[in-house]
Amino acid sequence: MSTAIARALTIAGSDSGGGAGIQADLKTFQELRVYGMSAITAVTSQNTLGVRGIYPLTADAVRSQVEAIGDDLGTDAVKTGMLFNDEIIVAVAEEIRRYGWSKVVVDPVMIAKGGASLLLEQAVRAMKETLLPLAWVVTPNVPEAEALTGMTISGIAARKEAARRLADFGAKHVVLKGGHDLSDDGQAIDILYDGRDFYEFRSERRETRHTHGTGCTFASAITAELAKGRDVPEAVEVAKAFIQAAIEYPLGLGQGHGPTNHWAYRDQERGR
Ligand SMILES: Nc1ncnc2c1ncn2[C@@H]1O[C@H](COP(=O)(O)OP(=O)(O)O)[C@@H](O)[C@H]1O
Ligand SMILES: Cc1ncc(COP(=O)(O)O)c(N)n1
Repeated sequence: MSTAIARALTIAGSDSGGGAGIQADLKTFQELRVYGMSAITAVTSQNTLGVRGIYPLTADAVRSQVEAIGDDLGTDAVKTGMLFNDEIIVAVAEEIRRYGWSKVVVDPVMIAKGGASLLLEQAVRAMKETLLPLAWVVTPNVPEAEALTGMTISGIAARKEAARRLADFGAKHVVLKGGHDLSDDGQAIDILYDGRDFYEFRSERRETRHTHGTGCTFASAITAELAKGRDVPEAVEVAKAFIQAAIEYPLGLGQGHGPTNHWAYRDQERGR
């Protein structure tokens, strides 16, 4: 018997604190009624205060997890998060090509909120040359877009120019997130570029320290909606509403940058 449930695969790092990485991705898929699967690239010892340890898996271990899914369950969309080194990036790109997966969301995770590096510097080039050409959507924050383009980015015009350059690397859609750009006058403005037109997604910026995992959660909400067959602007609109609710109703956990609230979007929809 077949079911019509949409499937999504996240290829990312584990966050023991549960707010970012694989854990955030699976929670988001579940809330958006998408069947979640994972391939873990690295185990991190992490909490709301920071990253204490990073234990990468071998590229073969990552490959084997992806193949276990590709050979049996299949997937409707794929998201990549923390990939850590160029061997893993190259293996992931090869596997995506092997299975012909096209709805690929690349979240080019580089630096954790506390400053720890989640991608080796030598791997930025592999990210640009090997993975971005396979991206249906790439979702950099401002520092990641700066590292990928070499630009200094402040303000909407600079973000649009950076989005154009990222599209030149081969990404079909660029969502340049505005969480880090404080020049937006009380708003958090994300810019979508589809190679032709720009779209803006705006929300009120919330003053909060509970932003651990916002990028992971946002990108996995986009992935979940693409898996269900929505187009990119529709998927980003849902993701923006999902992350806004998750930020607005923090759980108050931990002593540092706490996790966002993955239940809030559906609670809001149910009128609670
Ligand atoms: N303080 C905030 N208030 C409202 N939305 C925010 C806030 N910080 C980030 N966002 C939103 O959360 C998402 C993730 O953004 P960002 O913080 O830029 O990425 P990352 O977590 O990768 O650093 C984006 O949609 C962004 O607009
Ligand atoms: C394993 C892992 N992956 C990604 C992030 C980035 O988190 P954020 O979404 O806050 O940028 C993280 N802190 N840990």
